[in-house]
Amino acid sequence: MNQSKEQRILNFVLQNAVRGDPCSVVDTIDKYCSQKEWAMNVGNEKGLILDKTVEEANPSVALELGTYCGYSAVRISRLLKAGARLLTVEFNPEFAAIAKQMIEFAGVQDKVKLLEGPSEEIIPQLKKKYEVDTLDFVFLDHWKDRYTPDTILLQECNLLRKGSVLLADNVIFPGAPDFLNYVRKSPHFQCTNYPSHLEYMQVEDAMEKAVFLG
Ligand SMILES: O=C(NCCCCCn1ccc2cnccc21)c1cc(-c2ccc(F)cc2)cc(O)c1O
Ligand SMILES: [Mg+2]
Repeated sequence: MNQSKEQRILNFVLQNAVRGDPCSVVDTIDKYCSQKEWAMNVGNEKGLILDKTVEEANPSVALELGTYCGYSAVRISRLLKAGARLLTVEFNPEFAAIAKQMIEFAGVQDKVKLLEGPSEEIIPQLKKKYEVDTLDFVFLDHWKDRYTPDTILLQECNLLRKGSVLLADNVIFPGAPDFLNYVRKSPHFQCTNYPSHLEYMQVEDAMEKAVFLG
């Protein structure tokens, strides 16, 4: 049974990165996906925007929607303070299995909890089942047509507080036009756009930061 692309990415990391070193895992994935096979990791250019946003937010509790191979989960969790945690949601069981191994190889497993299932099911469970009070930071990188309904769901579930930071990938390509419309028109969000490029390509993309105002 021939391997999936995601399995090839993991194998390349296991053979070329340094176990327990999150930066080497991130750099090794970028090396593979820029030189051998494109994959939908946030990448290094948008990754630097993600880093700065996470550092500024300095979250105690962070949520990621769209784990994929674990690239951004490793990238985010390497910046978390002692005791802080990242909950990351993946819908696809094959991807979740790859991400679990990636996260463990990077040595960040104590900071990361990988939740399998659709965001619309998981978000309403965060308070009771996963003991979340409010979320300090949310990285949206899953189905682009779920960004808006899930942003609304997060509010309905009282998971956002004054100052909660949402950061959305791909608002230009593949695009999340309804999300941009929603947060930019809403009096409850203060928005900032960060022009960039699609990971590993010269295609225009951007990230949008939306800070919840309460
Ligand atoms: O589709 C993208 N990501 C989402 C993948 C599927 C998410 C499924 N999923 C995960 C958790 C979860 C929870 N609930 C429900 C569903 C859930 C994506 C695509 C591109 C891209 C693709 C082709 C191309 F030609 C150019 C660009 C680039 C990106 O950066 C992307 O992020
Ligand atoms: Mg993305």
